[in-house]
Amino acid sequence: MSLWVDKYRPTQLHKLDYHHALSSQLKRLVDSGDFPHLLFFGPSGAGKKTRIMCTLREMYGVGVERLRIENINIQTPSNKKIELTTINSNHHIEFNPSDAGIYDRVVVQEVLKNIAQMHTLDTGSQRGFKVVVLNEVDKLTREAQHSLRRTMEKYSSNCRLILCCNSTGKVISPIRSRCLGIRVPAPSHEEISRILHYVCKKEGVVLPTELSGRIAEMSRRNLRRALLMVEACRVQQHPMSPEQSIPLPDWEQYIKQTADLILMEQSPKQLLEVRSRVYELMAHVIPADVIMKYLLEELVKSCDGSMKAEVITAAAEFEHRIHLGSKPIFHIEAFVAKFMSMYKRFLEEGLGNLQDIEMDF
Ligand SMILES: Nc1ncnc2c1ncn2[C@@H]1O[C@H](COP(=O)(O)OP(=O)(O)OP(=O)(O)O)[C@@H](O)[C@H]1O
Repeated sequence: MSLWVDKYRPTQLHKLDYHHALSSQLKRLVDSGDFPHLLFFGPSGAGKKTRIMCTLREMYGVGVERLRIENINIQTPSNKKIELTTINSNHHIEFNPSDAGIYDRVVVQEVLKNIAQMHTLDTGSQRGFKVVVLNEVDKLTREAQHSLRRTMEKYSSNCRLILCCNSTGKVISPIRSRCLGIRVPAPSHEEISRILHYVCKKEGVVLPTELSGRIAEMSRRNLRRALLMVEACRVQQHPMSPEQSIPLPDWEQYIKQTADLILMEQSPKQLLEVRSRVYELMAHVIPADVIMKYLLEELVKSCDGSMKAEVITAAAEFEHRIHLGSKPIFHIEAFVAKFMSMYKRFLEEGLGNLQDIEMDF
């Protein structure tokens, strides 16, 4: 039994429920027989991956849906062995080069070279090129991005890249200028609601309009999140009611509780406790920037105007360091320590002011 997010993921361009103009644009691109390198960008859960797979399906037919997982072993110049997981069909290969951490450059170079030189990948198809889908290109180091740019030029005769990322801000301009940018905006609340109703109807369950509206709102316009939420609501209560509570994912509740701990006590002991919780989250593959974002959102709720600005500036600084360094936990912890000291000062000043007022009386 699969989750609704997987079960109802459209597989063909004409079946995509929103951004119809974008779907027809992609169809025209495929019909033209050839296409440039593509760069899909947009917020999480907007449907980038779904559109990429639909485009491949349009190009190669159902063959692209027969996927297999493969592990590739790569040796770095310093003789370190790296294992990388790829998802392949007979027509394309997909992987996430930033999984290799600081060795992402080697991975990009080696894997693309092997693919471009391999002539068996695309036997049944009439197309003269192979497609490589690279995820999270915005998380690649600068070196890896420059290497990617060179590889793009070198193998452009027999290899097309489809790059996917959340924001192009962290993608170097030589890559951006060599790709056709395809922006996939987040679906609107109405579009999300409509899809939720469609899925529930298919499942034979009644979804109250008020509940679908609340889920769309709480999903932050992330369709995956919305579909997971509606399925969680269905499991929690059947039939669903308009006023039922919407369960948050476990990891989100865990971050919320971590923020509560930070606000409750600011001490080295508490910092140690927070560290082990952040480790726990990372062990469950919650990305460091997501932990930072959600933690920040919870923490600023308890800050006043001027402190809010200070905390957000500090968070931006530490988030930037996460991308520069190789151990995100250090920077998350450093941010928590900084927040604790700011918050303690804020509480003490508040207490001081209160005492002054009492003295005046
Ligand atoms: N046009 C659509 N109609 C209905 N459901 C869709 C559509 N596009 C996407 N979905 C659903 O939304 C979910 C999220 O989409 P997808 O994985 O493509 O997002 P994404 O933008 O690649 O997200 P991320 O950046 O987080 O990987 C999918 O699992 C799918 O079920």
